[in-house]
Amino acid sequence: MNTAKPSPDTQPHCLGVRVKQLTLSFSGQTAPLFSQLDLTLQAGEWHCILGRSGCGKTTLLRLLADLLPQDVAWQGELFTSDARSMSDRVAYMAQQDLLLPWLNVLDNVCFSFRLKQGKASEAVQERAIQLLQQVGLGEKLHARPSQLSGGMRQRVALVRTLIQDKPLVLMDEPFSALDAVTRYKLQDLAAELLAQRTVLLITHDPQEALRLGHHLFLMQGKPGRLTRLSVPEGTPPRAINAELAVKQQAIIEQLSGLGERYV
Ligand SMILES: Nc1ncnc2c1ncn2[C@@H]1O[C@H](COP(=O)(O)OP(=O)(O)OP(=O)(O)O)[C@@H](O)[C@H]1O
Repeated sequence: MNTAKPSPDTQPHCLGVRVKQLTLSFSGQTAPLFSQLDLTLQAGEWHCILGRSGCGKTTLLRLLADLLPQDVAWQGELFTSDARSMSDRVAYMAQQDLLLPWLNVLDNVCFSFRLKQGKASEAVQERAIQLLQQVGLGEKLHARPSQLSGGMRQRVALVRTLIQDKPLVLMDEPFSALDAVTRYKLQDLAAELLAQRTVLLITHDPQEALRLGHHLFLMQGKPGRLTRLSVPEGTPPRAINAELAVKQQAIIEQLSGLGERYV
């Protein structure tokens, strides 16, 4: 990874990231998925990307998480605001929950600490239990993933991401398996717990992006390009009001190819 001149961060947890002139192709494919793509993630703010299935959202996230397969060829530059490597400063929540079937819920949440330090400290375990209670899983600490519903598993994966306390958080459809009420509550919780973190969130839900994003982008086309969309007034997590509903409708029309122009 290339790094650039540092620009001062105001918060200890803040990390700005810039992707510059990214060109990326999977092996065997003639047309690149991205060509000369630029994206700036502002330190301590939430960025949401919407886009039709297959346009490249997950691939961009995996690039930032350094999780792309070997056969992907890419060129371009990644800059961090403090000129240090992103390594060990990224929490990544994949589309699949990736829970380990032989570990219970609590141990799954604490797994990264066990990997690094041999075991999770009491403070980490207490924090894990507190977070699991906050997402409504206080009764499931010792359940195995196979005993959970899809939405419960997704909440465990969310807690596992939150507890890592990283400055850059990458989340790929983190609330997609949740019912509407739980989704709304967990959007609020994530916004509270990840305030001052730099977040890149992929979602198919325009309402979610409009509630949570300080910055909102639409990915479309091949090669994929990012178009900035306007966000509603106010600080995330925003309430669902008339302005948000109008923007939501406009995004849906744009995604379905009907919209003339995003307002
Ligand atoms: N390992 C791979 N090898 C070849 N092509 C791939 C690979 N991974 C992804 N692709 C292709 O790259 C394109 C973008 O995939 P990606 O998963 O980034 O899309 P996405 O926008 O996240 O989609 P979704 O919203 O359905 O999750 C798709 O056409 C996909 O088939």
